[in-house]
Amino acid sequence: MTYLFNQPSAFAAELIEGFVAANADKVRQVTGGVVRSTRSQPNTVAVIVGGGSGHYPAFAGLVGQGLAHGAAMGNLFASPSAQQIYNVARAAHNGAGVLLMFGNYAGDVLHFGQACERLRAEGIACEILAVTDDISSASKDELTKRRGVAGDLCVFKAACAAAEAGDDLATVLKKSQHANDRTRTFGVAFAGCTLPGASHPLFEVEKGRMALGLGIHGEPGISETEVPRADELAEIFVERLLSEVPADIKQIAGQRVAVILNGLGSVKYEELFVVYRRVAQLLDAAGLAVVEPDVGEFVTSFNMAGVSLTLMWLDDELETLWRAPANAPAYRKGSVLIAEPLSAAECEESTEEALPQASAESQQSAQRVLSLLESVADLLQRNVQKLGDIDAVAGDGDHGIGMERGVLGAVEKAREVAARGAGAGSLLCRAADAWADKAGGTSGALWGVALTALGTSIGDNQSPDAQRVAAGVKGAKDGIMHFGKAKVGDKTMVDVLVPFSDSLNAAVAEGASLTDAWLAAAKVADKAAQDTAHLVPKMGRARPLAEKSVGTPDAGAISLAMIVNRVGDLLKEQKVSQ
Ligand SMILES: Nc1ncnc2c1ncn2[C@@H]1O[C@H](COP(=O)(O)OP(=O)(O)O)[C@@H](O)[C@H]1O
Ligand SMILES: O=C(COP(=O)(O)O)[C@@H](O)CO
Repeated sequence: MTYLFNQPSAFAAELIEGFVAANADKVRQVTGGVVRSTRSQPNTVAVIVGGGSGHYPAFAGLVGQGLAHGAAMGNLFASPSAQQIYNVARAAHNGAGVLLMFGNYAGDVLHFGQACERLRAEGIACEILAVTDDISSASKDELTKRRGVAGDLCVFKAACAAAEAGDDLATVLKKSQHANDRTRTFGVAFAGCTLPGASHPLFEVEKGRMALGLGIHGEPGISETEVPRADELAEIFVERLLSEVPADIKQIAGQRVAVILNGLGSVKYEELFVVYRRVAQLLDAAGLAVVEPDVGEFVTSFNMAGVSLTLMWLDDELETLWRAPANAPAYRKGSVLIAEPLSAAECEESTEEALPQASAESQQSAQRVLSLLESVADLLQRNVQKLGDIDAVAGDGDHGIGMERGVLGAVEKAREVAARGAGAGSLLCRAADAWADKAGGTSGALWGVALTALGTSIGDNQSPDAQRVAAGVKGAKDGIMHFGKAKVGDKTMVDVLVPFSDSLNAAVAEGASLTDAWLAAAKVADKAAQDTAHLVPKMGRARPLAEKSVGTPDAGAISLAMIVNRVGDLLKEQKVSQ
């Protein structure tokens, strides 16, 4: 359990404040996370790392000279939003482009990808790299589906040292890809973790058992055994990692490796040293030379009881990058040049942009859109538990919480911009950004995309007519499929959105009113959501638990169907424009 917290919902925000207060000589807070509080070398690449909170020292503890320039910090176990990542990257940009690095989780991939597109659109050169060191998370044939765990540090370290040395963006990216190709982690867990305020663990391991390959959010592992003795665990680690040597290494003996023995939250340092003793003996016996090993906590999963071993197979280039000095709150090596603190003026963030002009008609529609959003918020708040329970069958159980955070953020923003005279289109676009920003995670990114498409189609000049709304829904569908890459049948919200959009657009094309077309499409959505129960998941967190998921509908499909049905009821009541 977690002993110390105030409001569970404020936990992530409060930990950032405390972290910054404790490390002000190295980091400062910006909207969305932290950046260095010291001056970086001008015209060098800025490396931004990030992911959900709850994994300290990943990611904020790795910001400082020689390591990252900034960290985007999401809510507990939820990826940061594209807006957060974008803000952090803008604040850290140093004139030579940005490399965004994260651990290849679904929400991270979407949000970091969007942030990258946005930075590029503004003329800031940007690349992304998803770390994939966890050998248990997908087979050798699906390397790009592997997740990032403690090997994050090796790959971040290589990228950041290259950036610090003045390499250009293409070279920093190439060296980081090489580091990623040569980094492998194998982990085990003895018990899951319990988030602040939660009454039961997010995931569990049976008492006395050890789960091999269990992920840092409880993603299923590959097998279970009795808890072994420390030496036996070291043997399992070394054997697994030596059977997954990078393809370009022909002979193990004589190689040099960087090593991380990582505690995942509640395993004591003393226990780690007992395990490391045997790991060092075994690596030596295999003919490997260990270079600057790290034993401690580098990527955690709250108070999860678990341990992982990481090897980065070095060549001269990677060894130089691994050995380079760094001075971050949670990672220090060698001695870095003393960096000057930034001035107060340099730390100022830019303020809210102006709203576009809107017609009086569109401003009135904005009020109606606001009341639709408020009603959807009420609906989702009543269904947090239900959506969470559905998601918990094969996902991570946070769908209800994420949707609630998103819609409340959207309503707050919509109220604010409606009061400032926003048109319906701008109100939806701002609400979309706020939804994605507050929710984070996969569905946050996708709802942000959807509402932006709808708002863009509706615009700020006239009240939303059936054609514009139908085109906006089609835009939402296309946008979600473009970013999320899911197809019909993959068991996601796409299984509802496609038939909903098709039905709505067909009815509107035949001349039906918006209300009639929407109500008919909402019925289609309801059935499509229930029908996802028969499907086997191919995307998102549910993918590894495919069998367990059959018989239960997809959480995101259910929430989407709920929402379009609530909007349909309101359209009928309000007779919103036809
Ligand atoms: N690639 C994708 N495309 C479309 N929808 C997706 C995709 N991946 C997941 N989803 C939807 O997101 C839902 C999970 O959302 P949520 O639990 O909020 O995010 P996370 O899995 O990041 O915690 C799933 O039920 C599914 O409907
Ligand atoms: O905790 C994380 C969030 O996972 P998503 O599924 O991407 O929301 C992840 O950022 C850990 O790095």
